[in-house]
Amino acid sequence: MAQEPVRVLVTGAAGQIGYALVPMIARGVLLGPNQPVILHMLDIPPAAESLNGVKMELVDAAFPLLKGVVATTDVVEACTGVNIAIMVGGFPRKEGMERKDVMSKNVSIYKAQASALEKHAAANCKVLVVANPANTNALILKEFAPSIPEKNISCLTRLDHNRALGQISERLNVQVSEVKNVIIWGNHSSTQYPDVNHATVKLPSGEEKSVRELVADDEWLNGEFITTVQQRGAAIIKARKLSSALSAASAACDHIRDWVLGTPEGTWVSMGVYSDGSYNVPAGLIYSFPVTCRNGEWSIVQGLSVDEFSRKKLDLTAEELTEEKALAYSCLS
Ligand SMILES: NC(=O)c1ccc[n+]([C@@H]2O[C@H](COP(=O)([O-])OP(=O)(O)OC[C@H]3O[C@@H](n4cnc5c(N)ncnc54)[C@H](O)[C@@H]3O)[C@@H](O)[C@H]2O)c1
Ligand SMILES: O=C(O)C[C@H](O)C(=O)O
Repeated sequence: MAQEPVRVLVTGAAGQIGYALVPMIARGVLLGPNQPVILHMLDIPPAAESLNGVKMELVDAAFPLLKGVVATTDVVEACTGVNIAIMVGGFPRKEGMERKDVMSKNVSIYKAQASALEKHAAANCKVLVVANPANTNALILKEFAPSIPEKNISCLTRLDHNRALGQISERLNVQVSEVKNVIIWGNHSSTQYPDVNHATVKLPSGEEKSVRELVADDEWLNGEFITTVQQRGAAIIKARKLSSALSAASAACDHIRDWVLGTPEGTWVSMGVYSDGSYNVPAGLIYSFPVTCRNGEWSIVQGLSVDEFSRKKLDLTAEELTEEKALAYSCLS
């Protein structure tokens, strides 16, 4: 029997991530090659003409899985009946800015869109916030949409996770698909902690070896590797004069696909999710943890060892998120 289409909202769909993301969704990268989709695309009135252009291109691309397109500047129409909401709409930072510099503009958008989602999305809608400051926007969305279960609200740190995999793969000259179980802890910002202490590489013999053992250079792993991943967003902005788009869109698809369809056996991924106090991270922050997903639900991987070096880094990024939360509320008052 033909599957019912899933309605997927992309906000900020006329922007550069949106332009990379909507064809991926329509091609089945998000939910698999057999799942039809209906795209809901939202942007603001000044971008209406450009949004309509994206809709025209989607029609012209004749994607077999795409069963309909709603392109609108009306937030209620955009949110109505959606099963998945990918929140990209907002203002990106420019060269020289920290992500929290875009705080005041973006958190007010997330407060307003929280109520539209709460009232009009399908029951059990899964929400992924991409727009920066991603963790804090997701927290504001959660707090102003109290009837959406907290387990349904997440933010994107999969891009950082993929960046960490990419750096290890380049350093060891191995396929990126053979590297797994890095962790991004904390904020999608320059305080995030990319942790390789539990990461492994599958060798051609089939044996799995630890990344630390294979790299055999703790100075690099505890120094340049971490700062390269932390600063990768800024490096892309410097090179492109625009923030990352194709890698962000691809990571958003990875995040939702694994959440809905499940993570492979023995593999975890990083997701920004509501902290329950695991690993002594303050409860009530949206914090990036290692998670596995099964039956459409994520759970935090428990029991991993955290050494003293890592502990300090987990705490530092939690402190920044606590400050961001206070700043966000001051912007909204
Ligand atoms: N979490 C991550 O890993 C990650 C990675 C890359 C970019 N980002 C963030 O994603 C966001 C989008 O980046 P981009 O490069 O696509 O930016 P962009 O400026 O190209 O596009 C943003 C779009 O959002 C629209 N918009 C603004 N206010 C809106 C509102 N209230 N409702 C709906 N749409 C609205 C704009 O008109 C624009 O079309 C930025 O905040 C950026 O910093 C996050
Ligand atoms: O760094 C940015 O501002 C954009 C994005 O968050 C990224 O990590 O590429």
